Amino acid sequence: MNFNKSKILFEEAKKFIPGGVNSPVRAFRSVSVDPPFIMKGKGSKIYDVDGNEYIDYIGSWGPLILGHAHDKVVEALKEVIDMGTSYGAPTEIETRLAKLVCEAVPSVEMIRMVNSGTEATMSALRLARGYTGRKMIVKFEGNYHGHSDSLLIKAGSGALTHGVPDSPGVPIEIAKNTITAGYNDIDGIKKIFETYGEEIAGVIIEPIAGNMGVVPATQEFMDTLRKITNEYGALLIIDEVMTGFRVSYHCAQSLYKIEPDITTFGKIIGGGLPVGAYGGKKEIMEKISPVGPVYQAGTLSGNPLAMTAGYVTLKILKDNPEIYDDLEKKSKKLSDGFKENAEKLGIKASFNRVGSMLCMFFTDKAVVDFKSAMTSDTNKFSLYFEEMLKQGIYLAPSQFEAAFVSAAHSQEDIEKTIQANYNALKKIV
Ligand SMILES: NCC(=O)CCC(=O)O
Repeated sequence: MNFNKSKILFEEAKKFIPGGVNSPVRAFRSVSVDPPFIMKGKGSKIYDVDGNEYIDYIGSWGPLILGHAHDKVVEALKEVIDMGTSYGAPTEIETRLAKLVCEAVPSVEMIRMVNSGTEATMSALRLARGYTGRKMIVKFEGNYHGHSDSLLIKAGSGALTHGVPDSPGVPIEIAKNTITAGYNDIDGIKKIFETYGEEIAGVIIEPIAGNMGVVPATQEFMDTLRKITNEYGALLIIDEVMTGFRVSYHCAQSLYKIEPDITTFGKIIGGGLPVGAYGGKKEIMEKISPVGPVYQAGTLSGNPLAMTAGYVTLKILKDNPEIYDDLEKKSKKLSDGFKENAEKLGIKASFNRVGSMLCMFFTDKAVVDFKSAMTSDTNKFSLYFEEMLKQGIYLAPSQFEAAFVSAAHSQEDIEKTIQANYNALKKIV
């Protein structure tokens, strides 16, 4: 496998773009190879400029549940693009997508479209603060909700991989309004509410954390959050940017049978185009401008391209519920295959998976929170990642991310990946 053309493009990119990438998670900083430059994707595969083919488990960091360049999504986009890309005025497709999301997720009666997950969570916090008239926000250690000031505190994903979970540039005056609690720590959250309960506007959580590897919240923890926020008049914000329409058509909240006050979305609801959204009960959502006083706006919000890609994607998922059964089967086979390989080779490893989100940690501890996620041997992960890449398996270059299986992955892809995993693990024992 050679990366000659990618290398030239990367050197050129670094002259004009910090680190040569437009998001830090794309830099292969914790590993010794440089990132391949991608030219195209189709189905489960992506192809780089040197002609290398990869079975892709990043899926653009989650949106591509149907795989790359799905025929129906591409066809619909071609149709709308001829009519213009954005008008900054209402269109019918915005309502059609909004209605589809509201019908799938009962806690969401109204929804506002924005352009990214970061924008969705940032706006959800403003709404929670505007609605309650309070300042404090609670987030959980190792959870990542995008890069707005209030949420870039003890954050996961690239912030963790690159060693800046508390980024310089976030003013202390803002950071002090964010309380960080332990994920799955019931006593911890109770103590926080005992001390600050009357000042807390909202609690935001990734119900199945996907930014410290994959770590699901326990049912008891989610039940506690719902109960305690109700008790103190704080809002519960479930961040489904990653889990929304990924772990179920009715999102992670349906698995926990919990109705949050606000839900944030992104990724899948944009079908591979830039999107975010936040929604909830009508009474709360009508606090947003122009109905209410909480301001939030956006030049390209609800643009016809993103709305169309999102609508077609959700409609396919809705009309073909067997997709989720198939994702479950393929993902289980993959995770079980990895587990079997590790056992055969005597590698200490721990596995977490919810539906088509999965993660292998290089530790023998059960990973249930940030602290246990940190016991994973990241040097081992880096070696593993490189060995997988060399065999044409494209994973996130960090231990603290999820792998995503898509509807486009074939049985053959899964089998090849299990074999590649065996070869890679064998090299690093
Ligand atoms: N876990 C990382 C993401 O979901 C976002 C990707 C990015 O930051 O570019």
